[in-house]
Amino acid sequence: MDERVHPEVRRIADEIDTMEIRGAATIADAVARALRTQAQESDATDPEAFRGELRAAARTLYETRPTAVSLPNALRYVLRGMSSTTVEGLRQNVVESADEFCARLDRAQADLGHVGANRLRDGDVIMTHCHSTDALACVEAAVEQGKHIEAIVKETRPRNQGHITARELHEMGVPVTLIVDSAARRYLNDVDHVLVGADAVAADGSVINKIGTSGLAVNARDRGTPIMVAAQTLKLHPGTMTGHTVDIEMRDTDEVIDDETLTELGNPTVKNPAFDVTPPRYVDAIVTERGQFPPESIVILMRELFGEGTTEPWVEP
Ligand SMILES: O=P(O)(O)OC[C@H]1O[C@H](OP(=O)(O)O)[C@H](O)[C@@H]1O
Repeated sequence: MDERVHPEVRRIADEIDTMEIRGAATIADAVARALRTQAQESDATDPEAFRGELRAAARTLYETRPTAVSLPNALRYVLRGMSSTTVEGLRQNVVESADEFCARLDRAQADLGHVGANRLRDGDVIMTHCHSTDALACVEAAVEQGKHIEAIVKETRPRNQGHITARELHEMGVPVTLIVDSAARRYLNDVDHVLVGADAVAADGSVINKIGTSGLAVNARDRGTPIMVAAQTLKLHPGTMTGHTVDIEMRDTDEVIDDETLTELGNPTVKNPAFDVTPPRYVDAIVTERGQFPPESIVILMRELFGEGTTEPWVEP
C-alpha cells in the first residue's frame, strides 16, 4: 500500500471493493470526492509531490473494480483539471474539478431521466434488472409527469440488488412485483419495456451490465419487448474506440455459496462473473443526457466527447 494515499481514500477504495459503495454512477461520485479529500489533506510541499500523491490515490481507487468505466472516467476528469504551478493552486484545481464533476453527474442523471421518461407511457409496466440510479431516474421523471408506472423487479442474484430497486420504486409510489431471476421470461408478456442501466457502453454499442442482462435482452427481443438502457455519457468507454475490450470482473465465490455447503456438494468449481455483454442488436435505445441513441450510433457521440482516445487517469497526457 502506497503510504502517500490518505486513509480516507483507502477506506473508500475498500468500500468500493466490498460493494458497500456500488453502482457505476455512485462509484464515480465517491472517487471524485476521494480525490478531493486527498487534495485537501495533502501536506506535499512541492507541485511534483502533490501530483504524485494524487496519481497514487487515483491508482488505489482504480484498482478496486475493473468493469465500471465511470470510475476511470471520473478520475481522469478530476486529474485533468490540475493546471496550476503551485501546491495551493493545484489543491484548488482538484477541489473545483471534483465539485464540478459531482454537480455534472447529478445534472446528467436528471436530464437523462427526462429523456427516458418520454419513452414511457401512462400505464406502462417495466421490468428491471439489478439496481441502476440512471434507470430509476427515468421512472422517477415519468412518475413526476403524472404517469402511472408498474414494475416487475428481478431480484438479481447473487447480491440481490433488485431489493434496493424494489424499495426505491415503492418509495416513488410505483407498485412492484418481485420475481426470481429465472422467472423473467415467464413475465415478459406482461411487460412494455425492459429498463436497465449500464456499467460501460462500448464503441460498437454493446452494453456491459450486471450478469443476466444479456439473457434478459435476448428473451425480451424474442417476445418483441423493447429494451432500453439508461446510461449517462460517463458510462461510455473511450478505450473501446481503439480496440480495447472491457474487463469483466470475477467476484468471490462466497457471494454464491458458503464454504460448508460447498464442501457438502463435493467442492464443485464455482464461477461468479459480475457482468455480461449484451450485443447492440438486442438493445433498442441507449438513453443518455444528450438524448437517445440507437446503439450502433453511440460511437459518434463518443468521438465527439473523447476525440481520438484517452490515457490512463494517472498518466500525464
Ligand atoms: O450508475 P448506475 O445506473 O447507478 O448503475 C449502473 C450499474 O451498476 C451496477 O453494478 P454493481 O451493482 O456496482 O455491480 C449495475 O450493473 C447497474 O446496472
